[in-house]
Amino acid sequence: MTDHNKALLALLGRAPVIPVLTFETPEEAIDVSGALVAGGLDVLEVTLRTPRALEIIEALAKAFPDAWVGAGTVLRIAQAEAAHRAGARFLVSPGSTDALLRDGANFVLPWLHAAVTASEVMRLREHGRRVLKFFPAEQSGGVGVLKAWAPVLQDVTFCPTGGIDAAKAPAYLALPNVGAVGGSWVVPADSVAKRDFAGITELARAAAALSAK
Ligand SMILES: O=C(O)C(=O)C[C@H](O)[C@H](O)COP(=O)(O)O
Repeated sequence: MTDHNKALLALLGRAPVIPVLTFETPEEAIDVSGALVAGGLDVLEVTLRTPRALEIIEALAKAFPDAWVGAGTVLRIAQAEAAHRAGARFLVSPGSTDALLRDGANFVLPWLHAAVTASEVMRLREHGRRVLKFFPAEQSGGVGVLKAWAPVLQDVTFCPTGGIDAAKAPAYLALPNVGAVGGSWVVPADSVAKRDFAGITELARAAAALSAK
């Protein structure tokens, strides 16, 4: 197993849930991330979907040096390079392309690519990727698909993301081929609007305590 696969397994092993975060300002990002870390979730996927996302990753990496701050929604190699410069420790993409796999083959950071079909998993596997995101999980068949893959794609571990919440997560976490799940539910928009960071810590604490049920 390559070092990057090992690093991704370690990442998924830190907590059962990876919060998928979309922030507008560094101040908001630091308040919310502080609440998440206080609740026991310290792998933070910051999506590159807002204008200040790179600046936000840089601020979070400095503010929470013991946390694992990564970049999500990576669509182009230039974004991966910029995220690395900003201090991201891992990358997440909603899929994969020939160009990203070619240009990112020896990329310095562990990179979680997503797949939703057996063929996509097999293709990524041929590129040495044994730890993958399953996105969008609920919309693509959810737990049933991962159950069907477990005996045939035995050496691949998944991080299902997309449409998962606290009620749905345990069924995923019970699967042998799931390391952790990703989701935005731990940071509800109204909690951020109301600056209810204690509420976010409570959701994070409940997510960190989730296990197979
Ligand atoms: O940005 C990316 O790279 C993504 O793949 C998208 C995220 O995984 C989803 O936004 C998860 O969001 P929820 O479904 O609300 O939990």
